[in-house]
Amino acid sequence: MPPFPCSLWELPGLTKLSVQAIHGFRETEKSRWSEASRAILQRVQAAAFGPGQTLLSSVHVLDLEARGYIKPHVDSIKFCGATIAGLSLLSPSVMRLVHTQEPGEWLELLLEPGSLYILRGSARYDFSHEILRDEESFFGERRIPRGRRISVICRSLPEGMGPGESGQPPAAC
Ligand SMILES: O=C(O)CCC(=O)C(=O)O
Ligand SMILES: [Fe+2]
Repeated sequence: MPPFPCSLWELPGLTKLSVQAIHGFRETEKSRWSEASRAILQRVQAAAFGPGQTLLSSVHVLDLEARGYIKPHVDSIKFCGATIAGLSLLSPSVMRLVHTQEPGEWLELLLEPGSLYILRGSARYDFSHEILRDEESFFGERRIPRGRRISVICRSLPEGMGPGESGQPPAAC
């Protein structure tokens, strides 16, 4: 499947863009968490981000229905820095990464509930990422039936943007 050359949030209006790239979902940006959730987020952040990296002030929570899916895209560098870390909950799913210049170069990740993926370096910038729809949800030969999936996504600030400028990021990055 050729990569869909969509770059999220390149156009004004997050909702329109999300509608283009993500199907069957609702989402929110969350900055206040319970103590138990904060402890989990701290583990995610310690695993995924370096000490010099500043995170977006709020965390993106995406609730994808069983029939929902995410088309291939590269998160816009305007709104998202060098690292994207996503915790997957509820249903397993398959994330496919495809090189934007060499579509023959691709890999798939099985995102089990409770797993964390980290996109940085080439995976962040040179590969699109997508979440396969139920009909296409295979990991190798293995069928991965899709149910409702919730992801909790932490992102670093775009390069050159100070923390003071992170107060109004788009609802997602
Ligand atoms: O749900 C995920 O893990 C990925 C979401 C995503 O790619 C995005 O919001 O840009
Ligand atoms: Fe993304």
